[in-house]
Amino acid sequence: MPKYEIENKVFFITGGAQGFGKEIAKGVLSKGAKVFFVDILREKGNETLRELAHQFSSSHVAFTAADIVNTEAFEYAFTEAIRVFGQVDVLLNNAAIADETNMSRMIETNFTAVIHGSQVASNYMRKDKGGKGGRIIAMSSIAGLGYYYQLPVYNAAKHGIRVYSKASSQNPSNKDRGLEFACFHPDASNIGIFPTIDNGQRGIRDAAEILESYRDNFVPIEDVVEAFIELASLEHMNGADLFVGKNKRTYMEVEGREVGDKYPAES
Ligand SMILES: NC(=O)c1ccc[n+]([C@@H]2O[C@H](COP(=O)([O-])OP(=O)(O)OC[C@H]3O[C@@H](n4cnc5c(N)ncnc54)[C@H](O)[C@@H]3O)[C@@H](O)[C@H]2O)c1
Ligand SMILES: CCCCC/C=C\C=C\[C@H](O)C/C=C\C/C=C\CCCC(=O)O
Repeated sequence: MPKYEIENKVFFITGGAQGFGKEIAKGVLSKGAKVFFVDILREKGNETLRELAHQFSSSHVAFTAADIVNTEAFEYAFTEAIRVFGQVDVLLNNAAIADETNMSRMIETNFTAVIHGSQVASNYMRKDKGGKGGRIIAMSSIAGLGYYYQLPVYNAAKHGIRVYSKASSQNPSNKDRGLEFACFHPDASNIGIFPTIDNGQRGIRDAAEILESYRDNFVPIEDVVEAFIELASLEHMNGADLFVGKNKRTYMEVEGREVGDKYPAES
């Protein structure tokens, strides 16, 4: 099957200093792509930059510290990526936090900044304005597909970016602009924000029990990276929602289901 060749493509990854962002950066670098990443953590970002430059090539990776919630800082970083590598082909909106005690910051980071980042990338990538077209991938989660009372704001933000991505994929103007949108939904892994959350902190209910239930069920990190590369390499990824869990990888279609005119529904 024909593929979108990621070798020599430029990936712009938010939250790339650690966690999935860093692992995905390594994955695409190993396929010959170039990576420009941003992170709010300057020191960690510089450390990761040194590591990736050493492991791959200093001409293939660049970093700038930026808070993606700051719209000017995001746009500056994006234009830096274009200055350094000549273009951006794929945006991965990966940065996120999990803190139910700080609703505003979580919505700004996990939802508003993802939409803003997508709009900035669209403006620079769109073919009708001199760009070369491009791909915009939202890092969602299993929490972008189902319902989790334990973390309702995080849950809502992840659904929100899935819906934004899907709606954008259906905008006929984006076809002419050469823009494709997709959403990526990993289950919990033993990395990043998931394993570090203790019960009673960050307002996440029943965290200890959830962590225990995942002990043998984490999706391996390499499976997540591999699934991401599959998504990014699809000949046409527009509108895709890819879920990856332990021993499972499947495209999803989320649709409203009518349950009749009685509530609660009669089964
Ligand atoms: N870890 C999991 O099990 C899991 C499962 C499904 C989805 N996800 C998603 O994967 C993505 C990465 O999360 P992770 O688990 O690797 O966590 P992580 O904390 O290791 O990585 C997130 C990175 O984003 C950065 N970041 C946070 N706010 C930022 C901001 N305002 N500006 C710039 N950078 C910012 C952080 O500094 C951090 O380096 C998130 O979107 C998360 O929701 C994680
Ligand atoms: C440990 C408590 C949940 C911490 C959530 C923090 C980060 C979330 C990362 C993933 O995006 C979400 C992964 C899984 C969904 C969260 C909870 C699942 C509850 C499953 C259950 O009910 O057993």
